Amino acid sequence: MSKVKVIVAGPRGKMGSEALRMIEKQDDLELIACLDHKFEGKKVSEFEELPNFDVDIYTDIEQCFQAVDADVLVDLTTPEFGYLHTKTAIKYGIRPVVGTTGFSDEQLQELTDLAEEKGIGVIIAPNFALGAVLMMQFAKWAAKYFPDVEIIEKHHDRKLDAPSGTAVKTAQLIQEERESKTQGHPDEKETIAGARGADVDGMKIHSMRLPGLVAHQEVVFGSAGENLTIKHDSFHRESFMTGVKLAIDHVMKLDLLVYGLENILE
Ligand SMILES: NC(=O)C1=CN([C@@H]2O[C@H](COP(=O)(O)OP(=O)(O)OC[C@H]3O[C@@H](n4cnc5c(N)ncnc54)[C@H](O)[C@@H]3O)[C@@H](O)[C@H]2O)C=CC1
Ligand SMILES: O=C(O)C1=N[C@H](C(=O)O)C[C@H](O)C1
Repeated sequence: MSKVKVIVAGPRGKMGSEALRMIEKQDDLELIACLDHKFEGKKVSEFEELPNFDVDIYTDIEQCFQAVDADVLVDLTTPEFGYLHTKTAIKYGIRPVVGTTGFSDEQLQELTDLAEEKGIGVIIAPNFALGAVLMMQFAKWAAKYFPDVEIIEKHHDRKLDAPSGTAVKTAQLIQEERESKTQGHPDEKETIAGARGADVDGMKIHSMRLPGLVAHQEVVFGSAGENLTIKHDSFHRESFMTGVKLAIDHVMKLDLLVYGLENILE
């Protein structure tokens, strides 16, 4: 059985290091290089906190792609570099599996078009935790009966993007199910800017950032005399790894871009 050859971008990060630990446990995956913004020429094994992989760290993506023969790029970096890495990987015919969040709609469209033009598989998943994917699907279903909804997402205070990719994706899924709707009192006024949260088509998204949190979301639906709350918690980043592995396996069979893990779950 030939192994899927993987590059991980962001190996020293919270998610990237967890992805290395996941890859170490798989018989059918091989880590062949890492991409970082520093430590050019060092080996992953030189970092005590990382698994003992004898593979090189590159800081130049083109140099990396030319030096090694990769099947998949797993990107867990920042919105700016995640987008650049994904675009470059598609051009090189390397299949991106992207967990990085914070891409704009325009960037997602551009990557979708590029993948189609190249006929190459890409998976961009705002959340790899299977429980979170189900939470989003349940929320979409509930929106059919409860059009009034607010999303509360809570994350660690090192997170760069707000709202979270998961909250944005949840709002998009709900939008597919409900008619556009303004919520709250028609004359409501914020006496402190931002009090009512971000607005997506009348839906409010509230973002909390605190030390101690990992990744949590509540989708709260309201109707006459009742509330329904759909809630998911990731307490550890291991929660995302089943989805990362699933996406690596699946991306090898795709020839277009898929946005959201729900589209590859059977
Ligand atoms: N889809 C999902 O299930 C999940 C997605 N995320 C997303 O993944 C991304 C990473 O999250 P964390 O690991 O928590 O962040 P982190 O800050 O711990 O790690 C990011 C890593 O990227 C590296 N980096 C920065 N610029 C780079 C570049 N030019 N080339 C290569 N590496 C570079 C940094 O050195 C850092 O080690 C974020 O966008 C976050 O929202 C996080 C958790 C789950
Ligand atoms: O930055 C994080 O931590 C997470 N980011 C993703 C998001 O923006 O939704 C997924 C998960 O919530 C953790």
